[in-house]
Amino acid sequence: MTINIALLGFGTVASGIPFLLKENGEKITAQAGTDIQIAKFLVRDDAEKQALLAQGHQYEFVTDITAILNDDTIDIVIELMGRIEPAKTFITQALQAKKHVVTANKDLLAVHGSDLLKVATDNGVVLYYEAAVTGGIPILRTLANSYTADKITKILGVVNGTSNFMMTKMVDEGWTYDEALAEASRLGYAESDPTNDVDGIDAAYKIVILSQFAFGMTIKFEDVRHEGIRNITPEDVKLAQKLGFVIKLVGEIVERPSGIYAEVVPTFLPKNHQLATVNGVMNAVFVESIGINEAMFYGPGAGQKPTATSVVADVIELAKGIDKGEVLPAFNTFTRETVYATKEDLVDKYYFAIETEDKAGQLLHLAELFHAENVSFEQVFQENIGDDRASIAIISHKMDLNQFDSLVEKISNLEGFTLRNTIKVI
Ligand SMILES: NC(=O)C1=CN([C@@H]2O[C@H](COP(=O)(O)OP(=O)(O)OC[C@H]3O[C@@H](n4cnc5c(N)ncnc54)[C@H](OP(=O)(O)O)[C@@H]3O)[C@@H](O)[C@H]2O)C=CC1
Ligand SMILES: N[C@@H](CC=O)C(=O)O
Ligand code: NA
Repeated sequence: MTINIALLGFGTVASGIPFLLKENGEKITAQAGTDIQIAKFLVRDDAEKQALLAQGHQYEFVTDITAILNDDTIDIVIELMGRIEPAKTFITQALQAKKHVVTANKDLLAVHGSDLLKVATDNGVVLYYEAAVTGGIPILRTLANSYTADKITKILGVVNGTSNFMMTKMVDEGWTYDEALAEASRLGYAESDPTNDVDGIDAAYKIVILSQFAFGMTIKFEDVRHEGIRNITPEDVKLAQKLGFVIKLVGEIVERPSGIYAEVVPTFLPKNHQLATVNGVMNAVFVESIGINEAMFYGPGAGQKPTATSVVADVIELAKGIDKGEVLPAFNTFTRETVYATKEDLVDKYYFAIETEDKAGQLLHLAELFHAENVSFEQVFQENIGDDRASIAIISHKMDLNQFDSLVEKISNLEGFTLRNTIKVI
């Protein structure tokens, strides 16, 4: 038997799939129990089709999705165009045409995943998307299959390859922001709209999907507080180093007694934290649970071959079942009611970067504000930065989100003081 697949889009990830099917064909066929063959490739237009043919690609390129939807020999559709439309329409149509679908499209899954999964169920087919979260790290299937006996309490993740690559190059090698972003795009790590990478949006999409697999709850994308790497200044990086931390863009999902909370924010990680050593395009998902306790899953978060490998692994899972005529299992079966945590239940330490006049009593003003909120200092660092100005960095002890909001407001309104930045501390 041969399983025919159709690919939508011929970009970075999609063009890695023929490589794997060829280089690792023997193992793939043995694992799937059947040959897997690319029957059709959807490309944008005739010009792209002619260009690909001229480059020597010998596939049947089509420019109209109906050529794939109406082809009864195609069992699996792989969507690798990205973004919401027309991907959403094409996936819906493929599922309605009783074709299984594999995608790496976190934007779409984070916002419309529930609707698409319902279309799949209604049509007796499945939708798999291991590549959507941390490209090459096999995290979703691990959470769905190997954590069934465990209760996860927290996930911390460096889940965007582009921003982590950029931060590493800027901090360790002194590259500019623009140089680092251009290289991340050239290497195929960045999204077609890299705003999603640098503003924490791509990471927030992944956090939504991780919340479903790890906690059985669907946090709405709008409810994931997210901030990117643009507001991290060289001063913050320097101060972090002085105080014993490194800064990374970290996604966090926690379950507290009152419910669940998720955010993606620049974070101070102690230098000896496992996530602190995750550099470049590497990603990691750190899972805390009552059974396994602590486990970290580490690997390339982006890039052609790592991501294509996750896509093909999904295809093999599907092909195995199709070949045996089995009903294929849903990708994730863990669901429960989504309940959000209250602010009182969200307790963290924070870094406050403050500028003020370098004169007696200034630190006392700050100490009074913190004391009024019943929050104490863990570390304080002060230095003269010229022109009679002082830079003060405070690492606080733990406070809840209400106390944090109140302190931010009070420091911002304190005459003669500028609150330059606040960053969560793990
Ligand atoms: N790159 C990576 O490392 C990773 C990517 N992903 C996800 O994988 C997906 C693909 O990413 P990637 O390969 O990097 O993206 P690319 O932008 O490199 O590839 C997408 C391709 O799809 C084409 N395309 C877009 N719309 C259409 C259309 N209507 N008809 C036909 N072709 C179309 C694009 O053409 P054109 O160039 O003309 O727009 C482009 O060639 C995205 O969802 C991304 O988020 C997930 C994990 C890692
Ligand atoms: N643009 C994304 C690609 C993988 O999801 C990233 O950089 O992580
Ligand atoms: Na993955």
